[in-house]
Amino acid sequence: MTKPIEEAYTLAKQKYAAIGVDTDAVLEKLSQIKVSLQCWQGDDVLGFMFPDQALTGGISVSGNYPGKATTPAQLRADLDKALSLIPGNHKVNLHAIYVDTDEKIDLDQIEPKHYEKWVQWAKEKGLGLDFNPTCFSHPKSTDGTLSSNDPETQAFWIEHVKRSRKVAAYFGEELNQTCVNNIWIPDGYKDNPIDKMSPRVRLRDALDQCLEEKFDDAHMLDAVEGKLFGIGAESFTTGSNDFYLSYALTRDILWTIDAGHFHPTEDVSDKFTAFLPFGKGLMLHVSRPIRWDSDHVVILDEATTRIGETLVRNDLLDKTFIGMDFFDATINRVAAMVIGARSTLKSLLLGMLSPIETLKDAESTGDFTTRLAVTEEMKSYPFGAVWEFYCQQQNVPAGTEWLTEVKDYEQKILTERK
Ligand SMILES: C[C@H](O)[C@H](O)[C@@H](O)C(=O)CO
Ligand SMILES: [Mn+2]
Repeated sequence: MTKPIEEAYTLAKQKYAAIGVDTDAVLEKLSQIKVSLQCWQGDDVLGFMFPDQALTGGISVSGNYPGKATTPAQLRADLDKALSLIPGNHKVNLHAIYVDTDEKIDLDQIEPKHYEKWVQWAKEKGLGLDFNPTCFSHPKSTDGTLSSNDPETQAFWIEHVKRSRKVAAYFGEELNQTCVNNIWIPDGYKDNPIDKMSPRVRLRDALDQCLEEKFDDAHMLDAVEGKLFGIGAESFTTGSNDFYLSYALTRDILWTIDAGHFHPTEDVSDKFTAFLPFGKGLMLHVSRPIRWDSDHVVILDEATTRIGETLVRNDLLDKTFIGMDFFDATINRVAAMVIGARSTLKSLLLGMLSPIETLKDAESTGDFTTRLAVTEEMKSYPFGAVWEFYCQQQNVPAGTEWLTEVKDYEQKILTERK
């Protein structure tokens, strides 16, 4: 523990204590929160099943920064590096295409054994795992997946999702914590469809088939992720946000809110308390949409801050799984993970460092002057001193020193890769 950081924390602690915030308790609470680090930031969403297949599904990665992972071992090494620079104990989010096997298999053949090495690694590192069926970047995904009107294509994807759920349940059982199996499909139309009902009915029925097998909630929870539009599906997205909101509510499963999947002027954090009085829980994909679902690396901007604050102020952390979803290949990919995760955690810390009860009291008694004045003053409270202390407490670099470690890793490891 360096002395200046400790001293700054002592002063910050006193300042927060004066307004009723116990910073030690806050840091204890923050240390219990897991953020799920999306493995696909490490290799531009290519995976190891069909790495030569172009990225499809209306998502896109820009940039060609050297050093992307091309094997599971490389990706795990990159994740290890990133996780060593992020305070706390977290999860890693895998897509089905990230198999670690020598077998040549297709997506309708995946089994837990194809991911055994990931589980072994997660056990060694004390990590949790989340999972996602991969319903894109595949020859059978060009004309729809679960909502396809071709029975053979639809059956292929139903089988894939069913098997994904088994893999997720295996993760949860082995790691003794819930694995979220998040279903996202790219199905939709570029131009205005005439029949908007049939694809959605087919999707509903396909999902119902996928979800037939029951698993222990303690090991696996299903989540469905909607979207406003994708490239090539600008006019109609079968799995829209409203569709999945309804599906999640009626099937008692999680609804995934991706911060990039709404109209840019919408405040996604406002959706949490609209859903949770009724719904089982939320999965979040914290992301940074720039004008569209651009999947920029998360930073501590107003939208991210609102996400953290809303979760904390409304006591939603027990019902919310926090994941990230961005993929930027214009910068060092390990750094991207670290920046996104640290910023997400900072948003939660900011939320916890406010005098929530005082603010709620002011609000309930109609004292909106106090509410506004205090929330504005909080912005210049010494949050950075608390964050740095937390980093030191968790044995990770406090400030930009983490970047030196990433640069060193880049020089020694990443630049050596083809
Ligand atoms: C790779 C992810 O599954 C994907 O980004 C999905 O979650 C999504 O957000 C699609 O826009
Ligand atoms: Mn997403």
